[in-house]
Amino acid sequence: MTDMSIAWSEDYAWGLNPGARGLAGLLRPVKTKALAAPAVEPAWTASGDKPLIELRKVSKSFGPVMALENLEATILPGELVTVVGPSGCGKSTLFNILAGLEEPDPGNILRFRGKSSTASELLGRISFMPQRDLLLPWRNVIDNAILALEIEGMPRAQARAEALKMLPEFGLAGFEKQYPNQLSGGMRQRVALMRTFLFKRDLMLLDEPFGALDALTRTMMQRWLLDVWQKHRRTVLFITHDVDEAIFLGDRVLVMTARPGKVKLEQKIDLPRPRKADIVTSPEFIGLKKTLLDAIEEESMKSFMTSGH
Ligand SMILES: Nc1ncnc2c1ncn2[C@@H]1O[C@H](COP(=O)(O)OP(=O)(O)OP(=O)(O)O)[C@@H](O)[C@H]1O
Repeated sequence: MTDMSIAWSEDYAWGLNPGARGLAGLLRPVKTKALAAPAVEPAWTASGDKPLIELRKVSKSFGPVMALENLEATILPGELVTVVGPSGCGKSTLFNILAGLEEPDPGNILRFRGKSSTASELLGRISFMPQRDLLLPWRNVIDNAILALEIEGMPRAQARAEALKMLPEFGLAGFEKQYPNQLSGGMRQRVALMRTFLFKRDLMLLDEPFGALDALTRTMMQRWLLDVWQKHRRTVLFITHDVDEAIFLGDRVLVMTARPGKVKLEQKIDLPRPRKADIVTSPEFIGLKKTLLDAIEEESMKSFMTSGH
């Protein structure tokens, strides 16, 4: 294995793989044709520090429920930004806005590559992997992986050929003909990630992709994901409830307030990359964890008190 051809392996269980690369997801294909061809180039180096997405004064109410209020955030090209916050603080609402599925309330400023935009104009520019893998049970691995490409209009043979090349990197070589019910939880998530990844978009939104996995599989998936991400240099926004995961993966961690959600703390994670498994025991990691846990606990307590649980 070289750092240009990462494959899933048991090395991820022990943190031995030094590689690097990117990821994957679902999508909303509607309107992709109406939009200019999405920029596929990994912008990390090309675009310098010019933001990919800027959110200013983003609020969203559902009737009397204010889910987000004056949220401000900036995502730079090539960044992996993690988002943590108490339950119900509006994380999914934020993702739905970025995925173009919900419009924020009037008065917001949303910029995409410096250009003023509505949420619906982002539809088709962003790939979105929801919490559940949403694999179609009647499609095998390869045909689930190419779903987005097919919907986009790519001929099936071409899409399959693209996906086949990517199988080893996603730990799925030899499993192309298997159906979702024949796969482990980690494999199902990798198929869903591969689908997101094949649908090459400017930003990938990952909503707790590892939330349902057991602790060991989850750790392996995190290490693998970092390798894939570093190699492909995609811009990723990643929701998690796990602070260790947020620090281990992120360039920055955004901590959200209790509802109505906004960004309470933006913590830069200066830990060196590639990140080794044992970084979680370093004093720097533990210091960051304490800062973040303090911020989250304050908000979780507010959320707990107001929700009456
Ligand atoms: N379509 C909707 N209609 C009405 N209320 C909604 C809708 N979507 C979200 N909400 C409300 O907005 C608030 C934020 O919800 P959201 O799902 O964004 O939070 P979350 O941080 O993703 O939650 P969790 O961490 O539990 O997944 C909640 O009070 C929720 O009930």
